[in-house]
Amino acid sequence: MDISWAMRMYARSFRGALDCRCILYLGSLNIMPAPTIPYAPRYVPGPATKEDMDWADLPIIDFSKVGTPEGRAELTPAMRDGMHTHGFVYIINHGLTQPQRDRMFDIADVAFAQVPEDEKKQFTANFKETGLYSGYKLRQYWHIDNGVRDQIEHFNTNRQIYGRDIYPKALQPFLPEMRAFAEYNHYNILHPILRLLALGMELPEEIFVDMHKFEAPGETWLRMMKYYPRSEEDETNSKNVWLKGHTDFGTITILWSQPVTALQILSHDGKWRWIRHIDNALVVNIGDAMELLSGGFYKGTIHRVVQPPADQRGRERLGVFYFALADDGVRLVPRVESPVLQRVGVQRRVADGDAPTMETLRRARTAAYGTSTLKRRADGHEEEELAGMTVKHFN
Ligand SMILES: O=C(O)CCC(=O)C(=O)O
Ligand SMILES: [Fe+2]
Repeated sequence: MDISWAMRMYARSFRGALDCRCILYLGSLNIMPAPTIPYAPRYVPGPATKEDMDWADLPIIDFSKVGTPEGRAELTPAMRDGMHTHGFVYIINHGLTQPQRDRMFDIADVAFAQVPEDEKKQFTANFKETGLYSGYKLRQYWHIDNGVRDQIEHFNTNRQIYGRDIYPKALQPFLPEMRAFAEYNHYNILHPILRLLALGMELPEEIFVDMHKFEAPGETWLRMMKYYPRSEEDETNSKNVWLKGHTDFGTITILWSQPVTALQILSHDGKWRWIRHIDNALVVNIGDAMELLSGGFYKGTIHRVVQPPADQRGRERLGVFYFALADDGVRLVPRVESPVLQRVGVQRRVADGDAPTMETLRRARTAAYGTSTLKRRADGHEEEELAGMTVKHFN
């Protein structure tokens, strides 16, 4: 590992902060001897499934090449075609090692296993009133189907970490590492993805990067998420669906791959296909905001979470995510100056004059998710109107 990015990140993260933070942070990334890093129990998720599943066939993009113009030119077609066709790709060689990735899962588990229930309640997000994803979402907040409610806990926090959000006691020692991790996701993963997506539309390379400033007002966030095993009755009544089929509403979702197989995407032939686990890889997908900005060229694909295969049943499933949104003030209109869009044609879900800003879209979607009244359509999927657009949900 090259120490220079870590130093750069540290300088950005903790400008003027105490030196011990630097030692803790660099130490936790195993790049210098550290006298102490805060203890977190090891989270061991168990092995990947051995079952033969109907896996989605997605491109794997090697980010060891993303740092040079030549490398980006080489990677652009795979990113472009993957996000145009499937809305999902895998990324490998993103620059963090397996132990660094594992440490973030250890920290994520602290948010669930080490925080007492009454403290979780105290830090519960008030989605409906604030339209903000900050704090816990406890189990059974969302309706899935037939009266079955979810068994998922979230802990969400704004990427800035220091500032608005407040944290339960057990998480407080890990804030420097969470901030460093957020910055790594932002500058070393999100921004290069956005560059490849811009190049894929033959747009100026920084056009989407400039809409995703780490310091700008906006709600790009870090999420830790734990799925708990469910009763047989819930499995039957919800037809094994743990999290309803949906599109993400931000621009880009970065999912740190973990071994419990449960995520599926809805393919063009109408079949649900499984996302497979790749050690220390990322699963990256397009959200609605990027679909709008790209005039439908990049697809916000429907995905859901269901009961894992037989050899993984009864296990908890811990996830770590970076959900990127454009900065609050960005109006989500298609970049029609793209020569690619001019060749293939623009698709609009909303007239340009009515296009929401990122802030309007995120507030509407955050407040409504999992609790609003949905209209059931003839083919069985459900719909609602939010921020001037039709939002679909699938079971
Ligand atoms: O848990 C997963 O694998 C996916 C979760 C998801 O789609 C979401 O939180 O938006
Ligand atoms: Fe999602």
